[in-house]
Amino acid sequence: MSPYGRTKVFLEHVIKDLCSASVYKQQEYLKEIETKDKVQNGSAVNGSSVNGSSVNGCNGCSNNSKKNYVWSAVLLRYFNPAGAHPSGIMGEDPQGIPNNLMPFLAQVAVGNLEKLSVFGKDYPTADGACIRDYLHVLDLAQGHVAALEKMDKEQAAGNHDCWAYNLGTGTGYSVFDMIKAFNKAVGRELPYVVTGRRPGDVPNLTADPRLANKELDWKAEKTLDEMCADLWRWQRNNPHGYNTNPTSIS
Ligand SMILES: O=c1ccn([C@@H]2O[C@H](COP(=O)(O)OP(=O)(O)O[C@H]3O[C@H](CO)[C@@H](O)[C@H](O)[C@H]3O)[C@@H](O)[C@H]2O)c(=O)[nH]1
Repeated sequence: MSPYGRTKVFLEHVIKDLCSASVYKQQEYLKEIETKDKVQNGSAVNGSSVNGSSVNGCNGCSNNSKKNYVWSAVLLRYFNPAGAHPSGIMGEDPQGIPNNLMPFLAQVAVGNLEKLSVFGKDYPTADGACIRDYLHVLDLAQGHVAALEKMDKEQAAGNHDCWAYNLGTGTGYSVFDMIKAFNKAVGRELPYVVTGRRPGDVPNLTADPRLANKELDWKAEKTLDEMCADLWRWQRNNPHGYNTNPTSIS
């Protein structure tokens, strides 16, 4: 189901159940934006693709709901969630070959995959690789708590609206930066090969998170090193994700 379809079903259920507030993610449909600058809160989503027009539909849907009901919504634009719980017992468990950079690197590190393919080294960036804004999953979780707290506060004051926030660190790292940082966590150099560009990738997607910093009183706190160390702890302890035999956990 498309993002629009999922939002519509979700809103219908929420309205039916007489709930009046929601927080949900806009994850990475910002990928539809071609930009050299940081992605602003007000940045328009390009509606020319299926994802873009679907997200525009979601926004309209939330805004319309707000007009017709006593309704508030917070739309969270995630940038690139990465890392794992610092305990090493909770993390991402992709089914099949991962599409995303960090889970792929983690699979290479435990020997489940042979090497990383770096998708393109001819982008207009310092080292030629794409730049993304990687955000620790715990910071992302805190962003949700902050959004819920904001809604509680606004609802208590009688304010109903639809707010959107970028959840990112505001700092971009290239694919090579990420390989280097993860190598450091693992303690050795992971193999990679440079291949062609992946269709749909844009050179740089880095958040401008200032509105979330201000209005949600939220800021990403975790460092790149913590993100990589936590991801590696999870993957090393659980080379086969949640199917790992517990006796093998050190
Ligand atoms: O095996 C990989 C995976 C990713 N990358 C690069 O790493 C960066 C980050 O990639 P990823 O973790 O996939 O994040 P996004 O580029 O932000 O990808 C989003 O956008 C993609 C296509 O638009 C979707 O396929 C993904 O699921 C979605 O997370 C990008 O420059 C990719 O080209 C590689 O070089 N090799």
